[in-house]
Amino acid sequence: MSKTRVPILPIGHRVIFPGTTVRITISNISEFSRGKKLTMFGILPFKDPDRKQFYNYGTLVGIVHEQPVIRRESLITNFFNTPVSSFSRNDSNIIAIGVERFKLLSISEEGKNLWGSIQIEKDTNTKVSDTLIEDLRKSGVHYVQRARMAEAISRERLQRIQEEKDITNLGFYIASFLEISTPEKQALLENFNLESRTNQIIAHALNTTEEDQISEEISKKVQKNLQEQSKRIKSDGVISGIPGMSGGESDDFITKIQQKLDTLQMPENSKKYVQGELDRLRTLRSVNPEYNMIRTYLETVCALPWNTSSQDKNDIDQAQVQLDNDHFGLEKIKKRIIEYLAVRGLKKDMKGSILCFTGPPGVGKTSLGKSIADAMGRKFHRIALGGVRDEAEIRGHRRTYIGSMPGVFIHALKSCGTNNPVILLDEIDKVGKDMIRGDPASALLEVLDPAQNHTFTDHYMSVPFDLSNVLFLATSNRIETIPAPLRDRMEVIELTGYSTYEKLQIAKRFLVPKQVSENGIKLEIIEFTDDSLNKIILEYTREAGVRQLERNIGSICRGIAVEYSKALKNGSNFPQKIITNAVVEEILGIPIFENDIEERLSTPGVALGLAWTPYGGKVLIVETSKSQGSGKLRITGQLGDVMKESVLTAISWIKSKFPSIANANSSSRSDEGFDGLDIHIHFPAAAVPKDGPSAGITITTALVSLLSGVKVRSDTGMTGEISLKGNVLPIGGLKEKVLGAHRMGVKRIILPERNKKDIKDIPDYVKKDLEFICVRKIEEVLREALEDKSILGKMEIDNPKL
Ligand SMILES: Nc1ncnc2c1ncn2[C@@H]1O[C@H](COP(=O)(O)OP(=O)(O)OP(=O)(O)O)[C@@H](O)[C@H]1O
Repeated sequence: MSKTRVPILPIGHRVIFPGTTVRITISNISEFSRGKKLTMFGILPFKDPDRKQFYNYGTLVGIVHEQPVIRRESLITNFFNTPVSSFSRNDSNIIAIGVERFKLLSISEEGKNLWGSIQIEKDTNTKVSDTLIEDLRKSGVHYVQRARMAEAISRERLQRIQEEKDITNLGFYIASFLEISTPEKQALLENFNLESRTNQIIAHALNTTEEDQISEEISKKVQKNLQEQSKRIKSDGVISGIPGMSGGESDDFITKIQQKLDTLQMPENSKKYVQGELDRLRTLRSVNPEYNMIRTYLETVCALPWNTSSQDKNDIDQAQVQLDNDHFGLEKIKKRIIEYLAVRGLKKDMKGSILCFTGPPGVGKTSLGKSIADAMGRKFHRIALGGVRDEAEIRGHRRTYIGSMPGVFIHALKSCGTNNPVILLDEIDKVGKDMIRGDPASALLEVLDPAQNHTFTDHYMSVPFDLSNVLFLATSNRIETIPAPLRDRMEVIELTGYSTYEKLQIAKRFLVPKQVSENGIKLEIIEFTDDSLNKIILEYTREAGVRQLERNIGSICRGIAVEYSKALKNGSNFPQKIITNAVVEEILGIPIFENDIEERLSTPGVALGLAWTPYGGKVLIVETSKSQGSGKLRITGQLGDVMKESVLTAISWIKSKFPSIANANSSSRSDEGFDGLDIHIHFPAAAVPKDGPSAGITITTALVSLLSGVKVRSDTGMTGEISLKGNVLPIGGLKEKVLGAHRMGVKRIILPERNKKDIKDIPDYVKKDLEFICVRKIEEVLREALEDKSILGKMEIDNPKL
């Protein structure tokens, strides 16, 4: 690594990362640089400013702009006496960019300044998996969307996060605005393992919550402007190579834009408008703030694919092969996609229907979109709509705003470089609405409406762009929260979660080969047994999709990659590594989840329900307890009103059917609960709000079990609404619920008779493991669920003819 001597500028409470911009005032700059032209210097954060202790690692920065500080007072006193050129130029405002990290070898005081002997340090590894890059990007977006900051800053950060291709730059960029302590930032700077640093940044981005700091926002705004300024300087070529050399403005840009504009095939009216802007630029001097605005605008116009499109493949067999190559199972969904592509191929002007893949995270919604684009031979672009609350993010900002930018669609077209890409509107159900910042959903509606989108006019662009060649797809976790007018535009295709069997197949055929190659090893040196994959699926993940599973497989591959590279280094033989259960535990640590249903259902008063969540089906354990008391009822676990009413209905039904229990202690009567007993009903995972009527029969079963002392069978899950008269009413989301229960090893499912028709939607390999019991009355539920059926007779129950 190269060594050199540079002036050192100590700073407190700030860490400058490579690739990020900093503005600093340096006093007495000529002394600082020992009279030479200053181009680079080192910035070293203080560990302890009082004791003048520094960290051992700092950042080498290059100067991109330097301006003398001219004070107002000196102007006034000097105005009549001295020419401006003789003002003191010793203090300078500097804009600098972090170039590399360095290790401080030694430091010495020279006059009033510090000089250091430094050694440039680089990352020890430079390759990480695509998944990690994607996770970093997502965590950055998550952070920016949740943190409070000025809108323009947030937009710029989101754009940079989406655009930055280099993982090192992306990581440092995100790290630079995280609200974490200086030692934490310094630890990131000093971490030369790219993968571990990236993981740390992700962890900080997902954990930190920003405080509302209005003054901070202002300073951030200033910093943003500086960044833009320095970017501008670099991209103009005014300053090139080693920063610090200044140049003049040139007409080159105007000439180039004029040439480009002459060749652009855009509508005549639009061309006239853009030409007007270019003519206006000619009349402006570069110091005029409008100059930069118009210049950026013209660059954007010229970068758009006005007449560039990719050639569609239109080969249905090829499309089927592509979908099969990329995804296991999902037969119905692939069939629907093929139909869709076939019709599109035949009917060129087919407009209107937009496919929306709905389902839990990690089930392949985004990757289906990518496969469709590949099958059609089109470019693919994903627009993350999660948390978009501002209409301007869709339609762009008018150019009168400082920091204005085009909306996400213009940005997408610019980065694809073709006017017919596949654009995936990710998480369309998370689009927000805001009284002040408008309604992004209605702006989206315009984009998706074939009658309007051929003249889509972004506020920033001011001229229409034809979006009718774009193929729009959408994804969502749930359909209910998609604004109704948008939902009407789309054809919803539901993806439910995967069963353990499907996950195993996906892991074997797709995730293992993908992770093995992403981590630089070969399939010949690693083999996952089915047992070990099942262990990861059951004990390290609890998800409907396969994202966490993929991550865990990736971690194991990385563990083996380390062993493999050590063997390579030592020149020793590396026999194929079989990933057994023991290896899984060695690398992933002790299992995170254990299936404790049997243990939890080993006492009376506990029953197993099935729940639907946007993230897939889950089991829901209902726990009840009783104590001598005055008939009080306590319900905990964040229940909604409907679920609370289910509890009351269950109690009323039990009271009417089992008077002997209801009147156990006639000295104290209770309207809500049972006489003489205090009842507590608890729904674990207490932090998660729950609602809906489908836990009705589970609550009733748990209560009857509690009161009778008879346990509920631990292999039986149930779902169904209960009426006051003991009828079992139908519920929704049966398929997801059954898949969730199957994942947890449930063997018998009690469901409403009127949901019998939905059983056919459940995949065969799940059905073959399960017994379905369809019921009309709650008495049937109790007979099937309780371990000792004879108790029902003893409890004076009506015995309906079943
Ligand atoms: N059926 C499948 N066959 C092969 N791989 C799959 C399948 N389903 C999902 N995957 C893989 O799982 C990973 C996660 O999928 P993807 O990102 O498409 O999920 P998603 O449904 O879009 O999730 P989110 O809602 O969080 O965006 C990808 O690597 C994808 O290729």
